[in-house]
Amino acid sequence: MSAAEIKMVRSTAEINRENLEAVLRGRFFYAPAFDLYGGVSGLYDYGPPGCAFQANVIDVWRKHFILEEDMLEVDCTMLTPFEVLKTSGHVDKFSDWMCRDFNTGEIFRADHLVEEVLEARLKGDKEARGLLEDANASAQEDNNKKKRKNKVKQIKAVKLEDDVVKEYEEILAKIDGYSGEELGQLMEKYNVGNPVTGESLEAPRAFNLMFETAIGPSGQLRGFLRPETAQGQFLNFNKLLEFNNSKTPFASASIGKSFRNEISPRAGLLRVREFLMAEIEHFLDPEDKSHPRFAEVKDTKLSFLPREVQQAGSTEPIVMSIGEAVKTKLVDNETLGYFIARIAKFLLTIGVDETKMRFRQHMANEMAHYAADCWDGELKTSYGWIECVGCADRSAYDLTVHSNKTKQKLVVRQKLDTPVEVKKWEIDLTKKLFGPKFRKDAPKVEAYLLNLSQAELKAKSEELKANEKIIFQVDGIEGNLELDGNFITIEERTKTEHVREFVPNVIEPSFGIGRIIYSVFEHSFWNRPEDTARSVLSFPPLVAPSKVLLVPLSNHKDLAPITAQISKLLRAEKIPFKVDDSGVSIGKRYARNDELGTPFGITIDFASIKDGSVTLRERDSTKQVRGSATDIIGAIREITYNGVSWDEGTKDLAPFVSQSETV
Ligand SMILES: Nc1ncnc2c1ncn2[C@@H]1O[C@H](COP(=O)(O)OP(=O)(O)OP(=O)(O)O)[C@@H](O)[C@H]1O
Repeated sequence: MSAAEIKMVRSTAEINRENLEAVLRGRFFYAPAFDLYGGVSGLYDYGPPGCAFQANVIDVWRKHFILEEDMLEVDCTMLTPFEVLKTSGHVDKFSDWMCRDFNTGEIFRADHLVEEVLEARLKGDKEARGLLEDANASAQEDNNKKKRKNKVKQIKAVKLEDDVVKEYEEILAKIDGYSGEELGQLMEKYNVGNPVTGESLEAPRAFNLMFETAIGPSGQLRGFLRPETAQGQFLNFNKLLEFNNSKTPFASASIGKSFRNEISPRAGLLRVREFLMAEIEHFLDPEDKSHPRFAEVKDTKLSFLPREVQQAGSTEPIVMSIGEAVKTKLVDNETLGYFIARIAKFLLTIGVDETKMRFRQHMANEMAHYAADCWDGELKTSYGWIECVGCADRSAYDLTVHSNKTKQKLVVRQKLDTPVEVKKWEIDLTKKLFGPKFRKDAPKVEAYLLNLSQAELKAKSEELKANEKIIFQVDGIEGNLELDGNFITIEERTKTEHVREFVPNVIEPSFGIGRIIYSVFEHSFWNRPEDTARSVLSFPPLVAPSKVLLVPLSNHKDLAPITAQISKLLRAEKIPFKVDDSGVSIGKRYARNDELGTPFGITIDFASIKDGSVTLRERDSTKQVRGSATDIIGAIREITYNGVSWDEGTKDLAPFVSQSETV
């Protein structure tokens, strides 16, 4: 089969998840953690091929984003104090909706439950409609009237009314955007309860997803395991800006574990409680969201699922270039568009199937209140369309809240070519009166007043005018404080400014590496049509865990020196390989490696002893060529690391009549 034909088989075949999971667990890509103790849901360990695959994906990510865009990588601590996550909004808002079954004690995530139940009903309806058609068609031939009547009655019981089907479809298209109350109403209206017993459940209530802990032995300092890497990047903003010679735009990046206490993690690697994230925070001028390299990606064609389409209850994507999407304002700005296109390129490089990738815009009620626009990179799997990369314009939210809380400026200062006149609120303190009034607290009060924002100064000036005093509170000082016009003056003054000061906005592409990896597993998996028991994982050579299987035809002692010699050559080239000199048939050894996704096999036979030549086998097509070990290794290197095609990379090697692939 040609490469295109194989791709078609992979793209169109319905994935047999059981079969895939048997291969992935059998070859120890990953396994449930602590399984000797019965396991803990949502926690997994990666085995050797899983680790190698993940390391290769991360390596591509680092080159594709950090090196290509000259990003500033940071590695921040995972333990985060309460105060940081309180300020960021996670303590109050980072939750999902859960509902409990009082009788069985089971706990469900409300939106997922509604989704699963409605989907199952729609599936039943679809089957029933098909069966009804068949039953009607065979009605004439069916002599047993009673039997026929019963059959139709049974089918009609699962068939839904047309308008109910429409309502279900509309709800499913908007499922990510409902509040807890709305989910409760849907559950009541459509009678959604425990899917096994049918019993009704308690109303949805918010469950915070962060794992809480105490830092230090006193138990006084509350903390959490971080639910994302982003906060560490925001808190280091000033240092990163200085490192970047005070220039924007620039991006920071971080790769590390995050933790979320998911309500019911049931979709394998797709929803886990500890996972690897790779996140970028691109800091830019809110008044200029253009991107200098946008022209390079503008013709990239992508599938978009805009907000309005979902709102209308449809899941039909629109295909257009990212240039067009930004021009028509479907995507808010160039930088957001640039990253969407780069995300797509990355996903395709590591083996995502283009026909199973789309970008879905968040609906208004799904988006964080501060976000200007947000698109999810979704991949189609046997679990449905799954968000694997979030790409949001987070505006100036995070830097602003941390700055307000800590009273530290998190801003960019830009020298102006021509000075500008600006009106600014300013506060003057009669400092000599502060000491006697506030004693040791005087510096805290002064710092508080000097750090008031423009809006706060304006409000305080109005308060002072109306009441001849201001009342305020300062963190760490008990009770209300009061000051009159003897202590402070607040005025709006006209100033000539030579420097512009602004809080940068942030565009954040956020990757869940485990979800992406699992999706690539599904997109790469197929069975050979000529022998469906043989499974293959067609990873791109660049990310395949091992690149070469080295197989001596038999374990005859004369073949051992050549195996050692080729191993040495491969090691010198830093090409990951494995030797399989087990006595089993060559076909069986290839089959084992097809399941590991190893793209190349080098076979050493008795002719190799005479002339030093070896055979190179390609995993997907099973094509073989023959040449010297050096030429064959050269071809492997070019195909694996330099993006050369098989035909191009092996054009100078002799075709080889295939050895038996029979297992
Ligand atoms: N429980 C999880 N297991 C694995 N990956 C996850 C999990 N939660 C989030 N991710 C990954 O982290 C990325 C960024 O997280 P984000 O907060 O945007 O996800 P989310 O919207 O909370 O996801 P979901 O709605 O599916 O729970 C996601 O695109 C996804 O790839």
